[in-house]
Amino acid sequence: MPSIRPHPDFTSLRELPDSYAWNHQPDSDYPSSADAESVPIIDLTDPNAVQAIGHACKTWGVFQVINHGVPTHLFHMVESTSRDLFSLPVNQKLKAARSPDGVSGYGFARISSFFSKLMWSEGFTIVGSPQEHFRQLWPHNYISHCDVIKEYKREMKKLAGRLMCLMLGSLGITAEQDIKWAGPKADFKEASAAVQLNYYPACPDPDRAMGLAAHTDSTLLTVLYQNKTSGLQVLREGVGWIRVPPVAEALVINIGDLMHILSNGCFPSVLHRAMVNRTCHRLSIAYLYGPSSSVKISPHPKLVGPSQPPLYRPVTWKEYLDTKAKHFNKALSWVRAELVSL
Ligand SMILES: C=C1C[C@]23C[C@H]1CC[C@H]2[C@@]12CCC[C@@](C)(C(=O)O1)[C@H]2[C@@H]3C(=O)O
Ligand SMILES: O=C(O)CCC(=O)C(=O)O
Ligand SMILES: [Fe+2]
Repeated sequence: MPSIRPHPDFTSLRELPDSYAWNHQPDSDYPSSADAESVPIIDLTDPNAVQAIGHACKTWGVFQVINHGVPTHLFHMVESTSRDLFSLPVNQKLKAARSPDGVSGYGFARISSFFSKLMWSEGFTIVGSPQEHFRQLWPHNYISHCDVIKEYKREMKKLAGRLMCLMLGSLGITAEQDIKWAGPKADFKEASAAVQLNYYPACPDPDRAMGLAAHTDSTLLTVLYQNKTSGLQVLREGVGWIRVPPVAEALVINIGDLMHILSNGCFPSVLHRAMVNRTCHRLSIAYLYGPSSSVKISPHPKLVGPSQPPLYRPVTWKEYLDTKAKHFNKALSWVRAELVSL
């Protein structure tokens, strides 16, 4: 039976091993003009938030939100749980390792299998309750960590539902009337989500390393909290990689592939990646938000007409994740190509 390759202890490495050296050239990846443009920051209490969000989703696929109403102490708590987790000894963390065919648990990012080089990061994926894994990690005080995640999920779910209404609203779609699976209160109560804790240790050779390789999220939207260390970049068509700097109290919102499908391509999902830092470690917490398992996502009828044929076939979240696991960054075109070949 093939053994799971244990994750090395990053803190002991003084040089970048060849297995972590990517052949990217940071300078050409980083046109200096790129910083002339920056990802929009939107105040959710602004009466014009709907228009601003619509514009950001069409032209950027990513924006930051402030005044989102999520209590600050929750970020401190989830950050502290993440720190406690990633600072455990490797052998302890491996007790909660993600199994080869599983989704939840500790390990490399799922997309690692598509690359020959290793990423300079560790991740912990939570789908459903983290209790079983947390009990392995902290036999005596797992309950408080579980409570933090539960509370975080509850707040994120509320925010994600609000963002769905705002995004769809900007396209003339009313969640109450036009989206059955939004539920009677249009609060997307049945939606589901995964929480991904990401840790990027300080790296002896950051220019040659990669924290998390370029990808789009297989979600409707992703809410990302990042600590004070920068590293997130998004690809801007015709411009290059743009940094998404940490802004105090702000959350980064990404458009995912399922929103790309639902909006029939009006809101393109955004390619993003995480770079690493020589002196500071970095933490990020992604709330990956999608529909409940029974829902098929397809281009919304209001966005489809004689001059705008549906570009994608209907898919459930699970079907899409399976397609992603096989075809990675070509998954969207795969869902599209299948329609064309019908
Ligand atoms: C619900 C999801 C979404 C997943 C798969 C599954 C659980 C873990 C998510 C992530 C989190 C890290 C980046 C990503 C690309 C990865 O490798 O694992 C994401 C992936 C996706 O968005 O496709
Ligand atoms: O760490 C980051 O900034 C990006 C994380 C991310 O893209 C993800 O978890 O999907
Ligand atoms: Fe992502």
